[in-house]
Amino acid sequence: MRIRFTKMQGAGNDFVVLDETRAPLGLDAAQYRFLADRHFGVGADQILSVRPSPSADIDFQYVIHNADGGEVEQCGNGARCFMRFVRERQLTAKDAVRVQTLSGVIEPRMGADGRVTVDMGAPVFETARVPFDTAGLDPQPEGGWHTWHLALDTHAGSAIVAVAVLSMGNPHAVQIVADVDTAPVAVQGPLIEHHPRFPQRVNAGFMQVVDRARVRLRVFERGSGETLACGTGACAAVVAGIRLGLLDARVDVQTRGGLLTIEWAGDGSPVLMTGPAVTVFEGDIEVPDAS
Ligand SMILES: N[C@H](CCC[C@H](N)C(=O)O)C(=O)O
Repeated sequence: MRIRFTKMQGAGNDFVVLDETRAPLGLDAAQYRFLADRHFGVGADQILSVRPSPSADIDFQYVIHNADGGEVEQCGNGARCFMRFVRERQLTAKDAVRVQTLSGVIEPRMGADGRVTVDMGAPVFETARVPFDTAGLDPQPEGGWHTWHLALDTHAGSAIVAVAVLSMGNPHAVQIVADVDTAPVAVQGPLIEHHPRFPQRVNAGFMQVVDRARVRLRVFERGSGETLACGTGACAAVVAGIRLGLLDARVDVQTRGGLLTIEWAGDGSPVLMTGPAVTVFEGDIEVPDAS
């Protein structure tokens, strides 16, 4: 099957975007993996599908698949690219749209400076106690939520890392590090992603606090590995930092792929994420038939 796609990126997190507003493509996990493959396909961290609205008060449906072919609940950098895509292809004339995702409705808005701001909804904190695999390290309740201690069996021996666990629709485990450039992302990232504490797996964030309004962040993403930026990861990291009393309500997040700005006014408030969204190229590709 030959399909048309648009290659986009938001702070270096890159996407294949598919316009399914006129007809569904009906791709399966293997075909999503093919599109994401950087050698045999187009290459992307995620595949974003733009689909018709499910209801009158919603403009579009937004479906996200990781490079491993698995469907996930949310993608922040993708939401900004979604907004640029529907405007550039004249699928809407609005400056802001309401978009249905697996984890609820988000609202991307085109900014005058070409950046896009997305209301990502309110964070959800893990409060349910779960059995620990590390004897004696109970959850450390901090302000009504939990920093969890995970035992990681690295090749250099066992390490215990403290992670803040929260959801932006998709799951995140954020730890604070002294220097993101030397953080053990490649070693600890996959161990945290697949840790038994997270039956749905998890995105592993590594945050360096520069000051109360600036952090540096690397994220080893569930289903895609380390990306140059993770929008929901930036939201989760800033929310964790604010809850830990380390950050103010508006924070610049420096990622390896670019700058994101995250704002959160506290419990019950939505998280606002602002950043770039760029169309790189369009193309056609022959996708192997569904297996
Ligand atoms: N890997 C994520 C999905 C993509 C999130 C990220 N690309 C973003 O910008 O939020 C997950 O499995 O939950």
